[in-house]
Amino acid sequence: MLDVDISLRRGSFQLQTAFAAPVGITAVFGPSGSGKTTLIDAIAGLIRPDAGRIDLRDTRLFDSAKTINISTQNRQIGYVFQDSRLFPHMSVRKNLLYSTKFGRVPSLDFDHIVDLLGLAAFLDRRPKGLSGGEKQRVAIGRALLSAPKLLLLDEPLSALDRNRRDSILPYIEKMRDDLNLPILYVSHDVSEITRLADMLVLINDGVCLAQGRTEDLMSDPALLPYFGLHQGGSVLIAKIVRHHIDGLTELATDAGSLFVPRIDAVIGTFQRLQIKASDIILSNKPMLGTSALNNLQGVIEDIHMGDGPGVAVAVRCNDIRLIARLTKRSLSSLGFSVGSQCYATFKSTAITATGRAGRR
Ligand SMILES: Nc1ncnc2c1ncn2[C@@H]1O[C@H](COP(=O)(O)OP(=O)(O)OP(=O)(O)O)[C@@H](O)[C@H]1O
Repeated sequence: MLDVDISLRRGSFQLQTAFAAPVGITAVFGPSGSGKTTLIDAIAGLIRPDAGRIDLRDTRLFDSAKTINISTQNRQIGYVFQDSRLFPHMSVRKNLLYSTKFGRVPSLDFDHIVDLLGLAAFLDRRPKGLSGGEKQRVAIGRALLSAPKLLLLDEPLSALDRNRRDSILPYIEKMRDDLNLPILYVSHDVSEITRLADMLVLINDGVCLAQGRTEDLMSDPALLPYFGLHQGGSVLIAKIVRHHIDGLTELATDAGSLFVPRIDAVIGTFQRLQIKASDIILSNKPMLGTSALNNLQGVIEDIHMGDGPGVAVAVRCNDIRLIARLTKRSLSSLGFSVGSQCYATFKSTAITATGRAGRR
């Protein structure tokens, strides 16, 4: 567990942030200039906070009150930058084993990491011949083999095109699920965080606006503007029940069955899904005679009025909270308020299967 409560000033920028990150991926999400890199640089010991404390497991890394400030090299933190920063004159194998030069004994087995990140084919090559995605996998492997107690990833995929990004995401998922490590993953890409993050820390203007489980923050109507009116939407976990012969996959959720275009996943496994807020239609009676395959019954739990004509509404369907975006006009004509019964309807194509579900 990482526990941070720090403040610092850089020029006119003020960072004042407190949050905790358990084992698994915690995404640090926020717009450009909100202070994400400044925050993880401070955790890594590259910038000294003006005040506060940083704890990693049972070690205090920084404490302004007790003048504790453990040096970067002694913090046992792996850091992966946007550009991989591999040593060009060394083979991939030597890059991976770099930290052993300083007497660090990897807590993770070399072969395990090579296998986890799919690095076996290019161990004896130099970084120059590798693709951007392969270089980032090596950089992640090097960080993992430095015996870290925490891994910091600063937008590790931002320099990659969409295809390369998609090819590396399964490795990051595997790392999240197989290793017992807190991972801070800086991103401003909603699709990445919905796929990868167990927990979210939402930063805006140097301040932590919210922190918690990805499912909870992504379905909070007040936070929808931060994720983007078109990209925001609830994240949920569902079990693969059946692949039907007409090409649909049936999923089980606590709120009922859902149908999506076929997902290539094994029956009985769990998938993460996202349903965008703008893709859900709410009605006050069951919607009959529509082509949309998914209908869930729920109760309106929260309403957040936007500045324009729109409103974000959270609908509780048993364990699941969906978020829907509608107009204020519809809200009032349907007579919706907190506590109203409603029905959420959406097409099978409105559900995006973003990746396999991690530890729960
Ligand atoms: N050395 C510095 N001196 C003064 N201001 C700085 C310094 N470094 C960063 N800042 C300012 O701190 C703020 C936060 O920067 P930071 O790089 O942490 O944001 P970010 O959220 O990581 O942005 P991005 O997503 O674009 O990488 C910005 O306004 C930036 O201009």
